[in-house]
Amino acid sequence: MENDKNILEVRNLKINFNTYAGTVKAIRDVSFDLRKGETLAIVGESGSGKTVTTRSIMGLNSPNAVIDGGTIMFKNQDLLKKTRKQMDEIRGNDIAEIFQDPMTSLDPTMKIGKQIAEPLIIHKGMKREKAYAQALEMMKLVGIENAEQRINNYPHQFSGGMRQRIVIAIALVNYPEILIADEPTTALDVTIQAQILDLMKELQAKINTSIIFITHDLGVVAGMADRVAVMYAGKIVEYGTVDEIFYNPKHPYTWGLLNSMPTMDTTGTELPSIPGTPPDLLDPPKGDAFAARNKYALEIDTKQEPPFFKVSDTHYAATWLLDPRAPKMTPPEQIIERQKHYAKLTHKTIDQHKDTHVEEQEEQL
Ligand SMILES: Nc1ncnc2c1ncn2[C@@H]1O[C@H](COP(=O)(O)OP(=O)(O)OP(=O)(O)O)[C@@H](O)[C@H]1O
Repeated sequence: MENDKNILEVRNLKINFNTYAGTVKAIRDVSFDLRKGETLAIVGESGSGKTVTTRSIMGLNSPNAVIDGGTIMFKNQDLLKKTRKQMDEIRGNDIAEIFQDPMTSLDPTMKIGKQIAEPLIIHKGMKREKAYAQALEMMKLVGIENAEQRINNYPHQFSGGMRQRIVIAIALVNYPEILIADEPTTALDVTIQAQILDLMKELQAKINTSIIFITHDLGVVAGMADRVAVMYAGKIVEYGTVDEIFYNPKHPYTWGLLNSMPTMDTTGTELPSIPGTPPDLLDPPKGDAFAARNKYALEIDTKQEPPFFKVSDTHYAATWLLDPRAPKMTPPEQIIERQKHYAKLTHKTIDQHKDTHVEEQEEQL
């Protein structure tokens, strides 16, 4: 590992899909780190590559996926070089996941006690009795009342929120080092959603798991994430701490996304969407893939891909607008308005909003 604070290092990841129409370039040179104990949110429109990125980490991409390059380092080993059997082991022990719909991860024909105890028996070689005792503890930890009786119930005997608690119990029973949560609360109503998120945070603090959190919900990002990576058309276009992304976003795509993302308390209201559609990944455009939808686009955007420009030690954005020779640009009015809203969500003041120094770059405009 390049840095011992990291639990995972993704470098130059490229994933293609072979289809009848041609090669879909779904992940186009993605690099990021996951630090020990942190929550990293990956945000982006549908099709931007969030799920393919996390599926690659789990070794669970579809059979038509082709690794076109890169490494995914975990404990000094490249996960992309592991066999299917080795990945099964890693998924059982070190990297767990929770999905949007708990019913897809639960076996409807198996008592929940068995479903929670099984990873301990299979992956840790634990004796049945001990595994069931630990399963019971886990049920109590995730807040299932009358756990002693309910251990013998089937999934359909629980509400949606309770089922998601069971999924969390299964995912965390082996104390994984990484938890991948792909829209884990989207299917739940707002009150239950908040309870599950609180539970995840509480358990994260106890177990010290690192979380990769995929969500469309800005309220969730504000409440859960330490850092945020913004994806567009198979690339990360901006990343920074949650405050940097909310209070000082630099990429016009991040502006559009922030403006169009629902928050927990805007449910039901009309949100502006980003005009246009993402590019065809069978034939991604030259230059900045967002240029065609970007009203702030410069001429160079259609010709040359922007490098990452440094905004702070923790904040980078790949937009030519940050080149010192680019015209000065202030974010649109709505983004400034939204900053006040985030302040409410994150219970912070907005004095962090200050213009940051942009480092000199070599590239010519
Ligand atoms: N098996 C596949 N075959 C062909 N293309 C695929 C396959 N799986 C994913 N893709 C393509 O890869 C790109 C990235 O998809 P991905 O599911 O990662 O997006 P996402 O950001 O997770 O979207 P969403 O928010 O809708 O889940 C999309 O263009 C998608 O159509």
